[in-house]
Amino acid sequence: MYKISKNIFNWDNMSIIEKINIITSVNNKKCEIQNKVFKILKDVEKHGDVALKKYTLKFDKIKLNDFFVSRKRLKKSSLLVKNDFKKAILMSFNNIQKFHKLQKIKDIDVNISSGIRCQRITTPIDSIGLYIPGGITPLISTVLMLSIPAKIAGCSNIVLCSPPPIKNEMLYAAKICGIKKILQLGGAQAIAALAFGTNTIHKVNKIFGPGNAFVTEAKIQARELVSGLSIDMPAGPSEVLIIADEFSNPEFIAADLLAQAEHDYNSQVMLLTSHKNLAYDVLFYLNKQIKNLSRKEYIISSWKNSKIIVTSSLEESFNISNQYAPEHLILHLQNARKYLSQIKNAGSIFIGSWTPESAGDYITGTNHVLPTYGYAKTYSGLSVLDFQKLITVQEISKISLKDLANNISILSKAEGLDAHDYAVSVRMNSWKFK
Ligand SMILES: NC(=O)c1ccc[n+]([C@@H]2O[C@H](COP(=O)([O-])OP(=O)(O)OC[C@H]3O[C@@H](n4cnc5c(N)ncnc54)[C@H](O)[C@@H]3O)[C@@H](O)[C@H]2O)c1
Ligand SMILES: N[C@H](CO)Cc1c[nH]c[nH+]1
Ligand SMILES: [Zn+2]
Repeated sequence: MYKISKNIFNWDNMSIIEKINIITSVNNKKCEIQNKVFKILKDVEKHGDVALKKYTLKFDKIKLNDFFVSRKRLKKSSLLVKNDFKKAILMSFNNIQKFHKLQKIKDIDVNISSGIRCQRITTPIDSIGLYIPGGITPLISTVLMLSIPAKIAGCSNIVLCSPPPIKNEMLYAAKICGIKKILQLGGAQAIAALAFGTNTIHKVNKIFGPGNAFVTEAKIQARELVSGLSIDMPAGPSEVLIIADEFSNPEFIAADLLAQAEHDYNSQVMLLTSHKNLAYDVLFYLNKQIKNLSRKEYIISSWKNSKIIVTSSLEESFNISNQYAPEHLILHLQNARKYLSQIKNAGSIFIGSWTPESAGDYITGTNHVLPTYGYAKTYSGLSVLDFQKLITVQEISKISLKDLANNISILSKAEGLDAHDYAVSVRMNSWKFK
């Protein structure tokens, strides 16, 4: 019997520590995960392909001969997936592409003053790794979320990886995105392979993609261990926070909470409402709906990290939400759009009762790779810009350097950097005597 326990709390009655634990996403298992991941990273750095095979056998129960999916298998995937799946993927592809193409930013080219030209040009990041989660279930849609912006940005050297066995549907999604290199690797060992490289796998410059607590920790540690390596963001176990009023539908709210709770043992779902009756109605529907769902263990485990919080006002709900900075924020509010300006921190916002979070996961066009663990305070969801670098350019004419020379000299002397001063004066002197 799977029962959703009564995790209903009154914000005013919670202790300061309880409040801090909520808004700072405290994770009690962090140290254990950190140590485990560090060992895996170091083992792959030292033993390369041998370690990758060992961990794949250990965690995915698969004895790998080749790390890469063959071209033949990738090509064949088109024949092995259903037509309705192809149609659904196509709609998702088109919507994501439409939204992401608009994210391309314009270069800048300006004459700051006569003879002084400044530019900002955009260049794709070369050599990237895309991680697609696949431990609990293969997240086929994540292939589109990562590959489409990468292609729009112009990245050329792309390797995608996911835990084996990789389903035909995932290969098909990769194929329609134009991805050719696919690695059958998952978990921290996959991140290690992308970060350090091995005899058969090239190291990359930036690693993208969501994953469970092990994958996310591996990305964070790899960034520290390998100089020049970047990651997109910490995008760990799924989260949702819902703010609801007395006009909202408790059945819809329960369904939205369960949709994120089913992702992982470590997912976290929260409901904030100033209406106590609504909290109990939602609890009723949670228990009703879980009976018909297949991933009950994940939901029950996630529910231990989750809460329904009764606040004293809508304003207080927004205040808590902004401090918590959820990956997904759903506003089950009447005239929900009018509250948009109150939101300071969230990965992605879902407005009104007819915008289920699952729609954003698959098909609205926005990206579902989003910061978790409170990182929505400083990180944005994935966009085309994450796959590019912005490089500035400047060019000064001979005559215009003269206009700048004196001020450069004053500023460099103020910093005690006479070589900087000389790099200008040497030019001025050569110019004077010609
Ligand atoms: N934040 C986001 O944008 C976002 C988007 C999509 C999915 N997600 C999250 O991605 C995650 C997917 O998780 P998943 O597990 O299905 O797939 P995953 O691919 O992230 O992880 C699976 C791998 O984890 C490793 N692993 C599992 N247990 C381990 C252990 N005890 N020790 C060491 N390694 C271990 C294994 O190597 C396994 O192959 C979920 O948490 C989901 O919520 C987040
Ligand atoms: N909700 C997930 C992000 O937290 C993304 C996803 C993919 N498939 C289903 N859902
Ligand atoms: Zn989801």
